[in-house]
Formats: sequence, C-alpha cells, structure tokens
Amino acid sequence: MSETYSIQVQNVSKIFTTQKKGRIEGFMALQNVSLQIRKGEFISLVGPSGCGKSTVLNHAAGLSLPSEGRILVNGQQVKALSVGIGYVTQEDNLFPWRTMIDNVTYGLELRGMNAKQRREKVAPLIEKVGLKGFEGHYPHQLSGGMRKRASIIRTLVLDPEIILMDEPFGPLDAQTRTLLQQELLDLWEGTGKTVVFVTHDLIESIALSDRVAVFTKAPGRIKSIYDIPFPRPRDVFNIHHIDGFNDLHDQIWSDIRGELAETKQEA
Ligand SMILES: Nc1ncnc2c1ncn2[C@@H]1O[C@H](COP(=O)(O)OP(=O)(O)OP(=O)(O)O)[C@@H](O)[C@H]1O
Repeated sequence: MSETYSIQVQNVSKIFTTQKKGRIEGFMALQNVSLQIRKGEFISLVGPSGCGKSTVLNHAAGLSLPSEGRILVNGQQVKALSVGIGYVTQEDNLFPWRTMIDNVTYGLELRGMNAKQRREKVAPLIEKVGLKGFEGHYPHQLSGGMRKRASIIRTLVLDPEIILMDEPFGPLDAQTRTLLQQELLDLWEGTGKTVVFVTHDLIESIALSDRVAVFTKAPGRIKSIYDIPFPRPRDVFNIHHIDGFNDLHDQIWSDIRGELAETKQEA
C-alpha cells in the first residue's frame, strides 16, 4: 500500500564498477535490500563503514539508480532526481559568498519568492534554532554548529515531505551534537515528515528514531530492524535513563559488533 509508505526499497542490489589498472571491476555495495519506510516515521540506518547506507539514501534521492530491484518514493518508481525530498549531508555545503540568510533562503529564491516573503518564511525557523541576529554573517563567521543549523533549516524551509540526513552531526563536538539532536526532534515533532537518518552513533539513532535498521557489512543487507518504543516527545539529554534503554542499546550494538568482528577477521 503506497499511501502508507514514503519510501519502498524493493530487492535492491547495487554494483559499482571501478577501473583498476585498466581493468573494469565490479563491487557489490548492496545485496537484495528491502525496506519499507512508513510515512511520518523517523528511521535510522546503522552499520559498519562502507555497508551501503549512503547508497540507499542516494538511490532514494535519485542521485544514483539500483543495479537490480527498485525504489518507490510515494508509490512512484525513482528513475531520476526525486522531487519533494530534502537531503542534508555531512558537509554543510553553504555558499561561502552568501550570508546566512541568503544561504538558507536560496531554495526559496530559486522558486521565485521575493526577498521579503523569503525572510518572513524563514524567520520562525531562524528564531527556533537560535540563529536570530546572525542573518548577515557569512559561513566563515559562524561556528560549526551554527553552520549545521543553517544547513538544516535551509532544507526544512522548502517543506519537503521526506528528509534524508547522512551523518549530519558527524563533525560536531559532543555537546553541540546533543543540542542539535534535541533541536531536530523539536523541529520534526508533529510535522508528519519522514526522516531517514544515517549515523554511526548508536545512542543518537535510538534517541531520535521510531525504528533502527542495522545493515550487515558489505555487501550491505538488512540484518535486523528494531522498534524504539520510547514515548515522544523525547528528552535526548536523559534518554539513556529510560527503562529498557541499555538493553536495547546492547542488543543493537551486539548486532553491529558481530558485523565489525567479521570484517576484522576477513581483513
Ligand atoms: N560512486 C561509487 N563508485 C564506486 N564505489 C562506490 C561509489 N559510491 C560508493 N561506493 C562504494 O560502495 C560502498 C558503500 O558506500 P556507502 O558510502 O554507501 O557506504 P556507507 O555505509 O554510507 O559508509 P560510511 O558509513 O563509511 O559513510 C563503499 O565500499 C564505497 O566505496
């Protein structure tokens, strides 16, 4: 039932071809991955480095296509760049020559909105993430956390139904990370938007998500999917005190560790 799902990954395999010493070689990054992502859910993808998490996001965004199987977004097979999808990557990708406000309203500008309308539309988001007063700053005049906030609201202001986030808080210090995780939840709660979040941080994945999907080492397959039963709204700062948190964390970690151990033995 496509009305229930935002993204349907159906038996997807991906083989990348590379050239080594003049020879073409194939590398299987994903093998027969199926995953039904429900409308409005927050799902995290975790697993060893190189297991194909970003490749799944790229397929959903239409930046690359599966070698086998198919991906449906809102019931439509992805064959080119997907519409209605926001993508937040690890790098903030802000334009250095534009001020913060001109960066976060860039997409609205492309949509033909005038400067006054753009400012009005983005003002509540700027206020919500504490960037008020920094509208005229250039990216190099902002901290890493501020740049990350700007890049997230640049995506949110376009009001996408689906948001793909690839290790968005990766380069940040632990305190800023936690603050941003809480801000992200506060921004997302009640919007009905679907979020697919890639992370290496297991606590982050549990704190934010409705479900966590664990991938095997390459070629990536789905190893397990966990429901995260903790009530919302969540308090990211204290989530590790909730009953059941440690057990769930240990269970998921043991799945991931199994994959890491296998990778190490084979290396
Ligand atoms: N365009 C490409 N050409 C060739 N190989 C690729 C390409 N994109 C990804 N790969 C390979 O596919 C595998 C999966 O990559 P991907 O970036 O999806 O993994 P990941 O799970 O997101 O990794 P990480 O957690 O380290 O970011 C890796 O071995 C990577 O080198």
